[in-house]
Amino acid sequence: MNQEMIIVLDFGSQYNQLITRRIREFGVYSELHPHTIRADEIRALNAKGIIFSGGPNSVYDEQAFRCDPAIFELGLPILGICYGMQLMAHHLGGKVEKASHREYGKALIQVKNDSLLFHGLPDEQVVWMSHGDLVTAPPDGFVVDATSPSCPIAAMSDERRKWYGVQFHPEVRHSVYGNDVLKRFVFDVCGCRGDWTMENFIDEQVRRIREQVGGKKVLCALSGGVDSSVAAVLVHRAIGDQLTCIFVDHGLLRKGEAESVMKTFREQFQMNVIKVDAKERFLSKLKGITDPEQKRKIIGNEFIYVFDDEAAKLEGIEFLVQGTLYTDIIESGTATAQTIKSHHNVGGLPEDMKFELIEPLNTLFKDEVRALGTQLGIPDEIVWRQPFPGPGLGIRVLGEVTEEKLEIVRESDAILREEVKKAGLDRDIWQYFTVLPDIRSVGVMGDARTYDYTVAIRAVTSIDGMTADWARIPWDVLERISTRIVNEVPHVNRVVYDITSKPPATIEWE
Ligand SMILES: Nc1ncnc2c1ncn2[C@@H]1O[C@H](COP(=O)(O)OP(=O)(O)OP(=O)(O)O)[C@@H](O)[C@H]1O
Ligand SMILES: O=c1[nH]c(=O)c2[nH+]cn([C@@H]3O[C@H](COP(=O)(O)O)[C@@H](O)[C@H]3O)c2[nH]1
Ligand SMILES: NC(=O)CC[C@H](N)C(=O)O
Ligand SMILES: [Mg+2]
Repeated sequence: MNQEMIIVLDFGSQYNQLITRRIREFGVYSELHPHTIRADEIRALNAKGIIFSGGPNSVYDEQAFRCDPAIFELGLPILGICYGMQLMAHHLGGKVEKASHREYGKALIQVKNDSLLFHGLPDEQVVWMSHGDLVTAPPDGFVVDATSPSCPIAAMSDERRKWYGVQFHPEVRHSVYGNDVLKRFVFDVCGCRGDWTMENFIDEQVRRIREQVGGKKVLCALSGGVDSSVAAVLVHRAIGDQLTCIFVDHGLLRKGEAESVMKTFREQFQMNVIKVDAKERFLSKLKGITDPEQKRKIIGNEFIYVFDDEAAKLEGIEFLVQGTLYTDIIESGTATAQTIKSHHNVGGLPEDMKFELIEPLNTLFKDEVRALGTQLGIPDEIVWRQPFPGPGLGIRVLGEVTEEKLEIVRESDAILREEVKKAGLDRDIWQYFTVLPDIRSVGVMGDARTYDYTVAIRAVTSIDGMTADWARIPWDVLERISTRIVNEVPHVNRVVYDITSKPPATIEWE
C-alpha cells in the first residue's frame, strides 16, 4: 500500500479503535493491529508513525503485554497513550510504579515544555485520565512535557527520536485539546499529508472483495439496518449479481419491521433479497433460557444455521457478508479486551461455521458507516435509521422469552417510536426502545387491584454507541408515552425511565 498510514498497537483498551477513527477523521488512514505485530510487518505496511494504546495491564506484571523491541529501532515516531506511555518508560529504562490512589475522569494538566505535541495549545488543559499506575522517572533522553496535581509526569517526550508519551487519553472527547494533540503527532511529528478520504476506502474495499471472492457466489445477512445495508451495497458494487441477500424474520423483530424492510429493499435497490420465516426455530430454541449470554449465543448460532440452509438451496456459496462494526467486535471480547456482551454476529457465531466471512465495515464506527452509506448513495431513511440489535426483542425481554412478553415489548415500542417521531425527536435521539424487565408490581386501575408488568423506556444520545448518555426527553412527551402504554398495552401497569449513561450501564439491558 502506498497510502500513508498510522499504526495503532492494541494493548487492550476499550478506546483503542477510537484512536484510529480520530486519525481517519483527519484524512490519514489508520489501522489497529495486535500488540504482537513484528517490526518488519510494520515496515511492510509503510507506516509513518506508531501509537501504543492504553490497556488494563500493569507494565511491571510478569504477563503484561509487551511489543517487539525492534519497533524502537525502526526510526519511526511513537506516541504512547496511558499504558502505552508506561510501556515506553518501562522498556526504555524509566520507572513505573503503582499510584497511591487511582485516578478516573477529569483532570487538569499544566504544560511545562513546548514540545511539538503541545505547541500552540493552552498551558492549562482539561484532560481525561483512567489509570492506577504512574511513570515516576522518565527514561534517559526524555523531558517532562506536562504535569497534573496527582500525576507529576502527565506527558513526556524525547524530541530527538520523535518519541512521545501522554498519561491521559487524547482520543476521548472529554480531553478538550485531545484532538489537537493527536493532530500535532500525526501532522507535525509524523509529517502526514492528510489526503485519505471515504472514497479511497470504498475503492480499496471493492478491490479487496473482488480479490477475495473471485467468480464465486456470496450470501449477505441483511437486516435492513444501517450496517448490513451499507455492507450489501458495497459488496454489490464489487460483485453485482454474485450476491444474494437473506433477511431473517426470527420472530424477534419490531412491529411492522419485516414488511417495511422488504418493501424498502424492493423499491430502493436492484438486489436479490430473500426473506426467511424462521420464527418457530428461534423461539423453540429460546424456550426456558434466561441467561443473557446464553440467549445471545443461541441466537447467533441459529442465524448461521438458517444461512447454511439457504446456502444449501442456492449451491456453491462459500462467503457470508455481515455488517459487523468495530463496536460489535470490541464488546464481544478480543485477545486483549474483556467480553462485555457477545454480539450475535461475532461472539455468538458457532464454532463449526463453514462460511468465510466478508466484513468490510469491521474497522469502522457507526457514524463512519453512516458517512459511507451517504457516499454510496443510500437514502437517508436507511442511513439514519436507529440501530436495532440482531438478537432483537430477544434481549429486550429480560429473562425467558415468551410470545406474551414479546407482544408487550412490540406494542409498547411501537407507541414509543410513534410519539418520539411525532415530537420531532427521532433524529436527535440515537436509539430509543422499550424493555420488559422480569418484574411485576401492584397497581390500581378502575378501582381494582392489578399485579402486572413494568415497562422501561430506554433512550440515549450517542455518536458511535461506545459511550452514551440518557436522552432528556421532555416530560410532557414522556407523560404521553407512559399514559398510552398503560392504557393500550394489556398487562402493563407501570412505566419507568432509565436514567443511566454508558458507562456504567450499557445501552441494551442484556
Ligand atoms: N434479521 C436479520 N436478518 C439477517 N441478518 C441479520 C439480521 N439481523 C442482523 N443481521 C446481521 O447481523 C449484523 C449485525 O447486526 P446489527 O444490528 O449490528 O447491524 P444492522 O442491523 O445491519 O445495523 P443497525 O446497527 O443499524 O441495526 C447485520 O449487519 C447483519 O449482517
Ligand atoms: O447487531 C447487534 N448484535 C448484538 O448482539 C448487539 N448487542 C447490542 N447491540 C447494539 O450495539 C449498540 C451498543 O449496545 P450496548 O451498549 O448494549 O452494548 C446498541 O446500538 C445496541 O443496540 C447489538 N447489535
Ligand atoms: N488506561 C490505561 O491504559 C491504564 C494503564 C494501567 N493499567 C494503569 O492503570 O495505569
Ligand atoms: Mg440491526
